[in-house]
Amino acid sequence: MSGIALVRKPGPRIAEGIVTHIQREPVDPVRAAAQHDAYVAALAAAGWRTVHVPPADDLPDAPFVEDTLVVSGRLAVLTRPGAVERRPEVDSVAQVVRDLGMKAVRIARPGTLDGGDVLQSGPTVYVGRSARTNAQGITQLAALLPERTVVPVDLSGVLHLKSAVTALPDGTLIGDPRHVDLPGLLVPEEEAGAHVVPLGGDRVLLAASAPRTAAMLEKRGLTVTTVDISEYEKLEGCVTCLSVLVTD
Ligand SMILES: CN(C)C(=N)NCCC[C@H](N)C(=O)O
Repeated sequence: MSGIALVRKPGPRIAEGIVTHIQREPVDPVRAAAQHDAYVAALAAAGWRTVHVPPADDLPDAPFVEDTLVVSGRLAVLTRPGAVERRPEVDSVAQVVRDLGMKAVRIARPGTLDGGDVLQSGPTVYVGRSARTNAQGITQLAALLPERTVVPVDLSGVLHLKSAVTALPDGTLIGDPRHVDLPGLLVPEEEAGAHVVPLGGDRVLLAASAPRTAAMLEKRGLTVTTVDISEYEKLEGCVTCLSVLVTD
């Protein structure tokens, strides 16, 4: 597996990003920029061609590009983020996916959908029913993906479905049963260990804040790359949020 990784650099207002479930802490924009560079370098080292969505310096949460786009094959579903202030992030992403030759469709009002609520694993697409993603958003996504099985999932105490659970390359779901009730969950050693980006083959990307989960996954035969994303974690972000992977 390889392909394109869409990313967007953080802007000078990153510290003003939305915080919902955790205490606000100061975010250092310079450190955030350096961490973003290292994150992009890790994707590139794993063989992904990184494509930068134009910066959106007035939109603090814009580097969390995952929330604006759901990709299934060559179909790009442009979301309608549940947070009104994040909706202006979508147009610039739309332009990039069109330039890449993808078919772009949009979630329409009154639907809301955040990409962070969409977890794809094989034929199944789990979608979190969150404060950001509503029933109409889920219904619209299911209609756009008739060949997939869309499974709505209830959440508690977290921002997005992928704040609580992601999938390992073999399809095993890794997540926190306190936030999400799914059968057969592999429980990570740290909360941030629930966030895994599959890089292709047996390689995964994990936050540096989950060292014991990294060791656990290495024991299962995975090759783990870790990146420090502390400034994004202060804004309820995780490793998945900072990119959208488009496979060839
Ligand atoms: C899986 N996750 C968590 C995401 N895809 N997005 C995180 C967005 C964080 C941002 N401050 C916000 O509140 O929108």
